[in-house]
Amino acid sequence: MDPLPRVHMRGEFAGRPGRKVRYAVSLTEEELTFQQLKTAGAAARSGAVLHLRDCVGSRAFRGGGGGGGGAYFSAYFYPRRRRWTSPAESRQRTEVCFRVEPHREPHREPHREPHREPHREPHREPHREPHREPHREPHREPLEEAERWARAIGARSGVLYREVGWPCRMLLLLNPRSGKGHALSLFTSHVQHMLNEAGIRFTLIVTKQQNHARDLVREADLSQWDVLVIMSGDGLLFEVVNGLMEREDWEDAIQTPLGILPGGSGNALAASIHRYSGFQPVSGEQLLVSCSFMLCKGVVSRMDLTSVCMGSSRRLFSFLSLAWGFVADVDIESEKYRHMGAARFTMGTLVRLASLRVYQGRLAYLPAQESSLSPSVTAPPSATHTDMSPELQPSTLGFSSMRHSVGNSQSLGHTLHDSCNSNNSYKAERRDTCSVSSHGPPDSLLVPLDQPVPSTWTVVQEESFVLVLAMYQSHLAEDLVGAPSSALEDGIIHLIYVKAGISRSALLRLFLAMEKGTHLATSCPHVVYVKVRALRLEPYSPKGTITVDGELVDYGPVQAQIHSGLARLIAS
Ligand SMILES: Nc1ncnc2c1ncn2[C@@H]1O[C@H](COP(=O)(O)OP(=O)(O)OP(=O)(O)O)[C@@H](O)[C@H]1O
Repeated sequence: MDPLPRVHMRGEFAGRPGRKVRYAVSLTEEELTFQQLKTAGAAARSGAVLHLRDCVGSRAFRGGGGGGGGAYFSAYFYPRRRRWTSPAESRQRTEVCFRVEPHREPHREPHREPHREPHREPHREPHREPHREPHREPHREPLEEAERWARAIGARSGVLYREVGWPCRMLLLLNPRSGKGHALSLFTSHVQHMLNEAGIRFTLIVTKQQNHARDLVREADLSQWDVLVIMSGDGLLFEVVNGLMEREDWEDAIQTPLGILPGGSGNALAASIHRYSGFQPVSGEQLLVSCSFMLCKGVVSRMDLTSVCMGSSRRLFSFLSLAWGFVADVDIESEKYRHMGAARFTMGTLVRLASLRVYQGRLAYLPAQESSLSPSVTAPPSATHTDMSPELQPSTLGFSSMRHSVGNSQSLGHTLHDSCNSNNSYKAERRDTCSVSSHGPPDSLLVPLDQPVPSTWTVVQEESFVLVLAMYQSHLAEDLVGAPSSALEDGIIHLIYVKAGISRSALLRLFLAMEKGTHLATSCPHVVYVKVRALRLEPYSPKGTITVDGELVDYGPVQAQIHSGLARLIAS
């Protein structure tokens, strides 16, 4: 049996102002417990056990004018609870506040174990301390005593800004146009008070236009900030990562811990870090509260970045995904449904399914080492482990010689040549416009795009695809788990491609299964999943859509290599 937790502090306090109820309060290393004291005529006696790991902060303050010289201490908890509206647990705010009265002889009552919240911890024997004479605390002024409690709670609440530095100086960049355009009001209603409760000071900058954040972090004196936080979709973080990597001092700059608060419609990284924290999936405001909570705790982890090199010799850094074909088209074309929030991807998927296309091109990759492959990895049956044949080498590819798909009887009739004719405005206009990044670690696994891939690479035999998707985090969007086995820093590109010939219904089933991340277990013969460290994609068409982290980039040959743990992110 576990030893009984040691009670560090114990006291009797009044509750909120204006209420006569008194509580026995005790603090162990892991829990704050309170139990209403019995009073004449009182029927129910409330109380609870709150886990300090769910606490973001605690503070003490003097009582108001009518307080009779007392002081208060409050503590702010965000335990996970199930709402009647949702089957999943989500973090919900609970504030406890106790009044330390001017000294008087305490009312004595044996400590009784209060009602414990039933759903969180395995059953434990009630905490019964052996009888001992109560330890008499020295007499303190109310404010002094309230501060002592607030400090003790704070010290045990696992706020881990140690690595970052405390007090933490946070720069928060918010894109007011992200998602449905409500990011600022979401920040005010859900995030701001939590940061205050955690004692985190922040400077908020609302971005004015595309590349505002990128220019700002590229030029800024970063020594003023301990953390750079983005409240937006994934696009604004893409700007910030690339702004940092464009600096002369990129090596230090990219060590600045980053934070992500979901304010967009995709929010794939936010959903990924929520998944890595091991909790049931949540979305929308519940995901925002979960990520805000992580931000308050300040646990810094390493995150992979992928360097993406384009034919134009531009190099970008990506933290999420590289997409071509169906997924990239849906991402860009669904911009016109932005008012629908996260549902825009569902809408976009249905529309694109109705006019499904086949995309022609060449795909090659460097498999991750056998030792790091999990048994679930599909060995692509039609991939060859060889150099590209000379006539297919990139330098000899005539990109205007686009090949049209034939496919099987169920296959999809359209080819890529009209795939860039989307009439969406916002995202299509904001094609990435950065300058070439000559900084960053060398891409030791890549050879120039005009040379054949090395002999250790695998060249995929198929040249007709419905989609090619390279992911380095688990989520493609809040509710799409594209790479369920991915981790923040696994040094792996999770490459998924779907070959031409898949039926519309099979593709729809694939996306439906992606909501739970079970799509790779569906054993659809058209779907290939392989873990790689680098890849090259050469579309045959002159026009089309490639997205990096959901952002439109120049179309054409592209190759990418993972750099394990290059960036740092607040996530637990
Ligand atoms: N004030 C602004 N007005 C217009 N565009 C902006 C502004 N601030 C940033 N941006 C642009 O918006 C892009 C960010 O969009 P972001 O991806 O973060 O949101 P989203 O598209 O709603 O979310 P998601 O990518 O998750 O769907 C950035 O790349 C930036 O170029």
